[in-house]
Amino acid sequence: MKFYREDTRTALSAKEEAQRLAFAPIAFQASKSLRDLGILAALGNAPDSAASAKELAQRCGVTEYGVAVLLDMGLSAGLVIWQNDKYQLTKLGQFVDFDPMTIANMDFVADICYQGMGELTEAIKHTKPAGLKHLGEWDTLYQGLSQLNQREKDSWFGFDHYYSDRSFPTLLTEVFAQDTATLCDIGANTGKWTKQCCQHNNDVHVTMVDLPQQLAVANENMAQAGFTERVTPFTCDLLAPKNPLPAGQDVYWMSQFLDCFSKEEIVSILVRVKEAMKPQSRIFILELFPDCQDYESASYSLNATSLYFTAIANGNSRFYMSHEFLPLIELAGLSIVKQTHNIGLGHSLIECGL
Ligand SMILES: C[S@@+](CC[C@H](N)C(=O)[O-])C[C@H]1O[C@@H](n2cnc3c(N)ncnc32)[C@H](O)[C@@H]1O
Repeated sequence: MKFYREDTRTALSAKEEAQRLAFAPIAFQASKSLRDLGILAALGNAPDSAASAKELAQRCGVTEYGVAVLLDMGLSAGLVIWQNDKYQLTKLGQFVDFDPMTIANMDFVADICYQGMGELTEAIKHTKPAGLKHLGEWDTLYQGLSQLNQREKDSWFGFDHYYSDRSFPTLLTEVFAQDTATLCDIGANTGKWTKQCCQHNNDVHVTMVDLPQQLAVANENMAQAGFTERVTPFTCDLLAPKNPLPAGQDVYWMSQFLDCFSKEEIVSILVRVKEAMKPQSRIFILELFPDCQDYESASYSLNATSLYFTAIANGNSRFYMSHEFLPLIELAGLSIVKQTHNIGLGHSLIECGL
């Protein structure tokens, strides 16, 4: 891992940073309010990106008190600076306002994680997603995904798809470089990858594996795309160790899927892939490893998202470090054929075989 190897702070900067951590949830909410109330946008549209609280209050329909108290926190968070008695938008403020990655991350944290993270300690103590109750009464989030309210759904899918979508073009080329008549999309979710495969290759037949709630949505999406004839749904709860996978597929595909499981569960799933495959089947695992990132902020985001799995999704999974994850493949009796890192926004593609 190229980050997090040295303690470079002075005592003063460490103490300052500790205060930022102590107030981080407030800085987060202030930033989001400034974005949602249109105050950052109004500031960006003002001449020289500068305006007073009074001017912004008029433009945004918010009280002058509201604008000023939020923007003063914005000064401390670095979203704005204070120049000639006016607030002025910074680059950081611009990214918070309209950078798609920041919006996807912020909405996911606000709508899916924020309340539940208060139960993190409880979740760690009991290896249970103790914060999930704020979204609904399910054992894991995956059982309730299709029942989230619209805003929660938009934020969850917006976050999930933001990262996987950007890797699709490279991945399609890689997978279909060899003849692929049948592909098993394990953890197919809404069927986004399945649809891309059918669009990319006119002959491939895809079997989508997921929980029944997700497959109902995926089936509808396939019908709308006109791919019903070429796609077979295969309902399967892979947490039950006896549930087998469809046999004899050319490709077994698992994208952002194995991070939904504990190490023991991952080995059990991979053993079942091994049992289902034919000797020449290829297995592709698309994952995000915090230790394989080019940018420290990517590792930061992944380590934070791991704790969403802990407190909200299922209580026992995470984005694994590659040195924790890769040995699980060999433990399941499979071999790693090829590793490609830094695809799209930090994905790693692991091709495996017998
Ligand atoms: C993070 S999503 C990944 C979706 C998609 N493959 C992608 O790359 O965007 C994980 C998927 O795994 C499915 N899943 C989670 N637990 C499962 C289980 N026990 N059995 C089958 N599928 C499961 C979820 O329903 C969800 O669709």
